[in-house]
Amino acid sequence: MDTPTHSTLHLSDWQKSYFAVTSGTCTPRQKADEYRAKLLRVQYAWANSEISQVCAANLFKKYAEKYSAIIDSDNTETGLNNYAENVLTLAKCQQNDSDKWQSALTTDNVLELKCVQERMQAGKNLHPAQRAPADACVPADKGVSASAAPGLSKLGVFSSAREAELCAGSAKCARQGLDILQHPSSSKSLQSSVPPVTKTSGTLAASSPSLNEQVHADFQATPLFGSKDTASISLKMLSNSCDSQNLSLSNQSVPAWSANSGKRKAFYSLADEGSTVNPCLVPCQASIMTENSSFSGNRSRNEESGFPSFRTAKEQLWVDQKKKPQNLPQRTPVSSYGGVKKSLGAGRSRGPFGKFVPPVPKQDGNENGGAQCKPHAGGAADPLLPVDERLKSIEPKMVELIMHEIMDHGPPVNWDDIAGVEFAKATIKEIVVWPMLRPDIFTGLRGPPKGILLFGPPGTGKTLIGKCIACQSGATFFSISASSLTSKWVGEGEKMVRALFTVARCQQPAVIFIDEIDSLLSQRGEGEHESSRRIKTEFLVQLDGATTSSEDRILVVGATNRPQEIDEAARRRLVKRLYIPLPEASARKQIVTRLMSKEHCSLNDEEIELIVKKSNGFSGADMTQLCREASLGPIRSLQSMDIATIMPDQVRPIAFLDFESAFRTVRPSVSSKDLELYETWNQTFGCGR
Ligand SMILES: Nc1ncnc2c1ncn2[C@@H]1O[C@H](COP(=O)(O)OP(=O)(O)OP(=O)(O)O)[C@@H](O)[C@H]1O
Repeated sequence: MDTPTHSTLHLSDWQKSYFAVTSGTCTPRQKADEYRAKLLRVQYAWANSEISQVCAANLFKKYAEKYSAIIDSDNTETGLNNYAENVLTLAKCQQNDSDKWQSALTTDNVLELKCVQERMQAGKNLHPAQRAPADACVPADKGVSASAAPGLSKLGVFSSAREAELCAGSAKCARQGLDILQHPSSSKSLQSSVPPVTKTSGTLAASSPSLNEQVHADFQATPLFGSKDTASISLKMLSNSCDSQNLSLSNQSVPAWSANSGKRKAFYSLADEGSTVNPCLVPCQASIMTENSSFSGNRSRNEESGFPSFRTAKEQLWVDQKKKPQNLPQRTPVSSYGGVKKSLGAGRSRGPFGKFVPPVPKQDGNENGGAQCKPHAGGAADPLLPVDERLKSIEPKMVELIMHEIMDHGPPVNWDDIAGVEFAKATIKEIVVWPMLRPDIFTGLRGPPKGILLFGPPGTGKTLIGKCIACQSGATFFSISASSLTSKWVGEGEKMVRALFTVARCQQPAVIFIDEIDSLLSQRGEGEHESSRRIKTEFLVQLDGATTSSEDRILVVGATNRPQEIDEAARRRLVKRLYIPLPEASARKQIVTRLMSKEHCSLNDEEIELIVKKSNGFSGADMTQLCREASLGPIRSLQSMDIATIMPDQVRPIAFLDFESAFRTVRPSVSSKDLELYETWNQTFGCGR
């Protein structure tokens, strides 16, 4: 296969075989091109929600391994310097996703690389016509590539004079950019010597004054991680200055470099912001992406704006993101548990993070989707996307863990699903749900508590209540067991606590349900482990933070079967302590009736009363287990029949005798001694009547 040249005909041929490069017969440069194209495809697919973040990370990893020779190569033809933008992105991803692979490149050392400097020097010496294109600057709909702009419009390569102008400007400003870069021939000087941008005339202005303004405006619209004064020089500029990929830098196009813009900051723009683009650059990227037709939608957007450049999906998301107000408390619909789809970061309905919405079926016909769960914080782990300011200090992996493992994705729960506990339900509605729904009315003294404690025997519906609160107040439900915090993330527990509260703050209103909270907030003892102490301290700090910030709508619901073990300081912070006792007769009846109403059952009222009577001392969970056991009775009685061939209507209804047998195996799980303990603690610290 020929090495690509800058001849349009050759380029056309070359592009045809561009994605068919498979064997060792292709040149290193072609391999490098393929590598780059793959990375771009993955990036775009990721940005467009076509693949998940995990999938993207895996693909990055795969390609990194496959093309490691290219990634770490010093070869001026194929090495890093052509592809550093993606390689650095990759390096960052890999640091997060794999301990095994590590690129020798970092954002700090790349400018010092001899090859980069050599290429910069080489680029200066080369005439543009000598430079071979790697990225083809091409109008998206033509499917052909061009390297140097002047003259190509005559060949019909550009679809419009304006595009030709743009590329002409590109080529020219590439040369100018080179001069900037190489004077005084040190990469370091670059970071401090580039003057602030002005919207004055220059090369671009010469070709199209209005265009120049647009270019400038576009720069303003895509700051780097919100830092508007940071220069948006693409690393392409470095590599392409000698590669003539028609990617360019003009001094008019460079936003002001603050004197203290450090190398790292500059490299954020280089490594991360390939999409923070000098519009001169974008058509060149488009050439690759338009081979992948799924990205063609971006064109129309640019056409609408009257500017024939290409804005990547990621850029568009970024711009959309910046337009929206951030960190504002967000009202969510009533009774929307299981029906709200939010994205990380308050105030966003569909930001960059919204792309990772898991495919949960709609359950209520609500267009918001079928689950309370939010998309995971892909954005937080995505070095290319803006993240909620508050999440920047949190490890992306932790955010991901929280979104995946802690955020509850279960079905909605209504108050009617919880039998009995009328007092607790009424109290919770009054002090928690209503204030969360109407923060405008429940202000000052009426403001909701930030922490409540549900205590009582196991299996009485504490978790159900937690879910129901989240559901009824339209809040995000985070559910975590304290013991998993202390054991699962050994040494990371306090970080997890911090991350949990931070994510919850981004997802307000939020309910953080902590089961077995006693193991997190147990009283200090002699043998208390250092890590447990740190977790507890962090939790209290966070709880105080949630308490003191009046704007935060985060409710911590702790649940415990051992309230007596809770530390005094923690107890004080969980201001409402509600006893969730064993279900009374009426509640047990409600549970049986409700469960049996969904089954083929022949129980009459007297039989139900009998079951209720016999189940005295059963918890809600015990009652559920009793009904499950009884429901197996009709199947067991099918002895002689073949279960594989039987028709559903041949299974007899559940009868009282099935309950009688079930009572022989299901026993109450709570002892009367334990009950006494709860009663006593309730009288001392509980908020019941
Ligand atoms: N009051 C109730 N009404 C209806 N079902 C209940 C009730 N209490 C418990 N259940 C049933 O028992 C199951 C377990 O309840 P849940 O997990 O809420 O109890 P819990 O008090 O949180 O238990 P634990 O203290 O062991 O965590 C529920 O899924 C539900 O099927």
